[in-house]
Amino acid sequence: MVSRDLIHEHINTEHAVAYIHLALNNRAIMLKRRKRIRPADDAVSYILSSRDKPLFKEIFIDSNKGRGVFASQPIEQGAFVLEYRGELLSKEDCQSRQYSDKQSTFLYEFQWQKRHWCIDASREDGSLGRLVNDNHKSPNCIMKKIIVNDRPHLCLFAVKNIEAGTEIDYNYGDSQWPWRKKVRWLDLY
Ligand SMILES: C[S@@+](CC[C@H](N)C(=O)[O-])C[C@H]1O[C@@H](n2cnc3c(N)ncnc32)[C@H](O)[C@@H]1O
Repeated sequence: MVSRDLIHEHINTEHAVAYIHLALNNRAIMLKRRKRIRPADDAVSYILSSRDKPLFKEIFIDSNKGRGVFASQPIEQGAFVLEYRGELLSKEDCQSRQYSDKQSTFLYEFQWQKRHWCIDASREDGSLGRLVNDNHKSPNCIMKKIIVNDRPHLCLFAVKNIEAGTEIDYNYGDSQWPWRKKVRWLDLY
């Protein structure tokens, strides 16, 4: 016959095991939550370190489009993607410089504190943000201003879930970009 003490001990052991399971589960959930850093904070940490997120790679596409940036892992909607790094210039300073047509596609103009500014990313500095191509129809990223230490920085954030292997793109804005006008011969017949 099984003694009452033995039954109680068994029940207590089962409770203890269930309790430990619950505690471990809660800890795992908390760690997961703690790991999910806010996209804006993620952007700030990459801005401060002047590094690119290691989830993207540069690939040469073709002689027309040149290089592009591709996701090497899935990216969640809303996530910080890359900073568009370059030199911060006032509009006046930017206008006083000489740029070739090609170089001027690396200038990103924006407003901040009621003034016009520009990020000049024309220098080949090895950063990836400057290599992200234009898509005005269905871009997967959007450019946002992030202020760090009283200076504006331009950062790309995902506007949809992005699968690994997908090219990163954003809308360069309303301008007469020559590649948008290209006529495909197939369309004419
Ligand atoms: C800011 S750069 C982007 C990086 C560039 N692809 C490179 O290899 O240096 C802008 C240039 O990329 C090319 N580009 C960007 N978006 C494009 C698109 N949707 N179609 C074709 N060319 C594009 C144009 O040649 C443009 O001058």
